[in-house]
Amino acid sequence: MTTPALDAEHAPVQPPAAYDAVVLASFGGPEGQDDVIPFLRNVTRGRGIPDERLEEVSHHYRHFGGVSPINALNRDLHAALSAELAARGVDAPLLWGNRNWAPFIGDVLEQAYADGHRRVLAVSTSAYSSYSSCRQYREDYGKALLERNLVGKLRVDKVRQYFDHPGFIGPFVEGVTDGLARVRAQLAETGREGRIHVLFCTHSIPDADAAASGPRDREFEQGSAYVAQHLANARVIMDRALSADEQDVDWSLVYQSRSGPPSVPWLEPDVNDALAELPDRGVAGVLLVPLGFVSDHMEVVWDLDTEALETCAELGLAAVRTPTPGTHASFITGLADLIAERLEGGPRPAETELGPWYDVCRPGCCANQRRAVPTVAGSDACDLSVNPDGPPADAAPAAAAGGAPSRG
Ligand SMILES: CC1=C(CCC(=O)O)c2cc3nc(cc4[nH]c(cc5[nH]c(cc1n2)c(C)c5CCC(=O)O)c(CCC(=O)O)c4C)C(CCC(=O)O)=C3C
Ligand SMILES: [Fe+2]
Repeated sequence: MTTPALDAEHAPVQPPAAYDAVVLASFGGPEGQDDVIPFLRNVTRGRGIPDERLEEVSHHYRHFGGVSPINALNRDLHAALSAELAARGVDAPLLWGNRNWAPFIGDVLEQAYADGHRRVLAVSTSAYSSYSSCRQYREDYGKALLERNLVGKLRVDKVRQYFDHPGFIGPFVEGVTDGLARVRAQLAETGREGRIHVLFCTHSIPDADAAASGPRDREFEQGSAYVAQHLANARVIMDRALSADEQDVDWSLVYQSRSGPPSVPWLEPDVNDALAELPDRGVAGVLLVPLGFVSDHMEVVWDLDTEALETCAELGLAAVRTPTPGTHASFITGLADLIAERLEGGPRPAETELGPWYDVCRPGCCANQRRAVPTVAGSDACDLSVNPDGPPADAAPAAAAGGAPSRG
């Protein structure tokens, strides 16, 4: 498919601009038992999932008193990044808004406009390319502009997906280096011998979303930008973390936290299934590396620290879960650099051959499998900066056909 000619504002690399506010955008999470069902209603909005079914997927939130760790983590991230931007003399305030819980993106953008802001740069807590980690954010910015009558009044652009930015990769290199030493120490203490396996863990997504991830006009390993980005990162991290004499370490990419009906295929293998295979292959110790995640939210503290570490214990494997970037100085500096890149121009570092990723998403990138929904920061017909009224009635992104699970 050929890409239509685009003006500079819709080219893959956007010219620097005088953004007058930056918004840190995240998923959001419940802050008490009473929030849990309303939060899950927001996450699954438009799909008509009954509350009884939502109650079934709420057990991990219930277990932690209905409080997700994610909002506190984002408050810490917001404070650290605000301080870094202030230290660099960036005037634009750093705001914080979520897709699924207060403070909601729409309220934050409406308030930003009321406060006189006209050009906003969004940076999300999702590093990779997929519907859930990129386009769904862009749809929610678009929805906010449409619902609050801000189309054409408030401009929202986004920071490029930063999976291979040195600021994001650095903490993982450090985590794997330290983690290997810790697993070796555990093995020595307990007198166990065997190989070590590094499991790079990320969120599973439906196969159809994986295939639709990234731009339509490029080919990717395993037919998926999402998968290719994780594999490329894992290779860089292993390359840096492993010394030449460590011949007893292997690695693989595994998935976690799948949901939805079993009839819909999602990326596999699941981390727990992958673990079960390891003892027979002579593995005695594992590192669980939360490569797909920015902070220790529910996917990390429940699916890895609770479930996967329990699986390791049952299998008699020595195990260490390595840190997420969180508020690591390297990550904070990296995010500030990504913002500075859009304010002032300058270098666009990337540690894999896949990047640096696009400032403006290519046509059909990470398509919504159900229908074309208005977005921002893209170059499809349904982008509000391309067509300010939303998608033309006959416009559907290239990959929007084919009926995957409904979503709203
Ligand atoms: C790729 C990806 C990321 C990583 C990128 C990123 O970080 O954004 C991510 C992050 C997160 N996912 C989160 C929570 C949930 N994800 C769900 C459901 C889903 N996620 C999906 C994908 C992803 N999700 C998908 C394809 C679905 C099914 C369809 C749908 O429902 O859209 C559901 C619904 C219930 C269920 O099905 O279990 C919940 C509650 C939280 C908050 C955690 C906390 O509270 O600490 C976070 C950070
Ligand atoms: Fe999720």
